[in-house]
Amino acid sequence: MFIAIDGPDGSGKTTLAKSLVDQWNSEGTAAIYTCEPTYDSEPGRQLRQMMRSGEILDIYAFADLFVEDRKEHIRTLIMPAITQGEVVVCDRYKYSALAYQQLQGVDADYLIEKNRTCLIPDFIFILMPQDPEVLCQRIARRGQARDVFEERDFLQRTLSCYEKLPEYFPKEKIFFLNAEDTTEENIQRIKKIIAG
Ligand SMILES: Nc1ncnc2c1ncn2[C@@H]1O[C@H](COP(=O)(O)OP(=O)(O)O)[C@@H](O)[C@H]1O
Ligand SMILES: Cc1cn([C@H]2C[C@H](O)[C@@H](COP(=O)(O)OP(=O)(O)O)O2)c(=O)[nH]c1=O
Repeated sequence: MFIAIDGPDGSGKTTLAKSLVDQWNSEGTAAIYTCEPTYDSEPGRQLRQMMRSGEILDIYAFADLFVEDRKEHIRTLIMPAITQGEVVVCDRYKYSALAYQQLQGVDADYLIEKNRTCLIPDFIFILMPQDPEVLCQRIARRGQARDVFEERDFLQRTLSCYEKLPEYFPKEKIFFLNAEDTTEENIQRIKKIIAG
């Protein structure tokens, strides 16, 4: 099974994805945590360097590099793990592209088409806050260096892109979770949805 967890910065994706994986493993369900952009592929390394420095000259080439990273991720890690019967929980996936690259000026149809051949997750969970200010406070508390996508008004605009995901991907199983609920509440919600 392949699960994607996405949402704006500070919404709790990493916390939720890692807790979910830990809980499944402790219950005897083999699960692995992974994230995008990846850390160990050449496109992933290039992307992280570009985001740190803010040197993004061609937004379409930048968008393509995320797709390249994603395809390598699917080929080298996601598919092999699924084939072995593991649950793969991916922290950010193509849904981030529809928020961040679209806000950089890339056409939504271009992003959808470029990502068309990427494996579709069985379930997609999007963490959304009721009050965007909560995310700003969480990011500030985290205290790490911010990348180009972590400015306050940018955060607000990403929310409206995430809200439109069911229109961009009408056939996919996209569920919205409340980022202000506890991690445990969201884990229980995810398990319930998966159980049908
Ligand atoms: N459900 C939650 N309620 C309150 N705080 C949370 C919750 N989930 C995560 N946090 C805190 O919010 C901050 C951002 O969480 P993180 O998982 O890194 O978010 P993301 O991966 O979406 O950027 C961290 O300090 C984390 O401890
Ligand atoms: C997967 C993906 C990520 N991103 C961006 C969003 C984030 O700013 C950045 C990942 O940053 P990172 O610090 O790894 O994660 P997070 O902010 O979730 O804690 O990559 C895109 O712009 N497009 C994409 O397709």
